[in-house]
Amino acid sequence: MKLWKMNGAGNAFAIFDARSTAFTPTTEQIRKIAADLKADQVIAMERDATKDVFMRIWNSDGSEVSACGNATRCVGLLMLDETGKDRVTIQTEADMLRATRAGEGLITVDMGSPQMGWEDIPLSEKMDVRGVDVKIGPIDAPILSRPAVVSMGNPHAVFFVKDVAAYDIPAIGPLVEWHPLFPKGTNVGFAQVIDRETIRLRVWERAAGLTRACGTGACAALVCAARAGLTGRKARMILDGGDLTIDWRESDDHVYMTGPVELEFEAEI
Ligand SMILES: N[C@@H](CCC[C@H](N)C(=O)O)C(=O)O
Repeated sequence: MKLWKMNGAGNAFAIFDARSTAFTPTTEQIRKIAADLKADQVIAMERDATKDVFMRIWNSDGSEVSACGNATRCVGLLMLDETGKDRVTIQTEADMLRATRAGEGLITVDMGSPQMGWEDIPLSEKMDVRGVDVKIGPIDAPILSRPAVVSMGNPHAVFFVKDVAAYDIPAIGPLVEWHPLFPKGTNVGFAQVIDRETIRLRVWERAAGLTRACGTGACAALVCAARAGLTGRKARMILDGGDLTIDWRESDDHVYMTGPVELEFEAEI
C-alpha cells in the first residue's frame, strides 16, 4: 500500500492509498500511526463510484470525522497529479468537494456552504449562533467573549480576541472542546482581526489538539468574521504553519480555500 506524508500549511497528514488494498485500522493503530508519523490526521483514499476519490479521515486520537480542509487540498494535489485533470472531485462523509490548482504548490478547494443552524453545528440547545453562551471556569487570561459557531462539515466555535498571544490555548481549548453545549465536541478557534482582509488565527482541533493550521477552522473563522461585519468575505488567514486565503463567495455561498501543500515523503508499506 502506498503512503504519503504530506502537510497543508503545516497541518500534518499520513495518507494511505486504500483504493486497491483494504485499510481498516483499529483506534489503537490510528493513534500509533499518528504518533509515529507525527500526523494530526490519518487519511484513507478509497474508491468512489462517481467521484474521483472518497476520503476517510481520522483524528490523531483515533476518532473518525467527516471533514478536513487541509487534507482535502493534499488529496486534491495527489489526484490532480494522478489523473491529469484540471479539477478533481473528492467525496467525504460531509460533502462532495472540488480541488483545482492555484499556482506553484497551491491548491484551492471548494468547501461548499457553511451550515449556520444551531442543530447543524450541533448545539445541545437552541441559541443565537453569532455568540453562544459557554461558561468556562476562571482562566488566567483576558475575558473571552461569546464564541460564534458554524459548521463546515464539522463543528467550530470561534472566539474573537484582541491578541491571540495572550491566551494559553492548550489550557483553554479542551474546556470548550467538550463543553456540554457541544454534544459532538467542537474545534475551537482564537481569531484576531488585524484588518478587514487579514485575520491571525490559532485553532485547538477537536481530538487532535493545537495544530499548525486548520483548514475548516480558517473557513469557519472567516465566515463568522464576515457574518459579524468584522471583515469582508475574503481574507488572508495567518496560521502558525502558513497562510490560507479564504473566499466566501456571494455568487454561490460556497467557501473557497487556497493554500500551500507539501509532500514530505512517500513510501510503500
Ligand atoms: N485539520 C482539519 C480538521 C480535522 C478534523 C477536526 N479535528 C474535527 O474533529 O472536526 C482541517 O484542516 O480542517
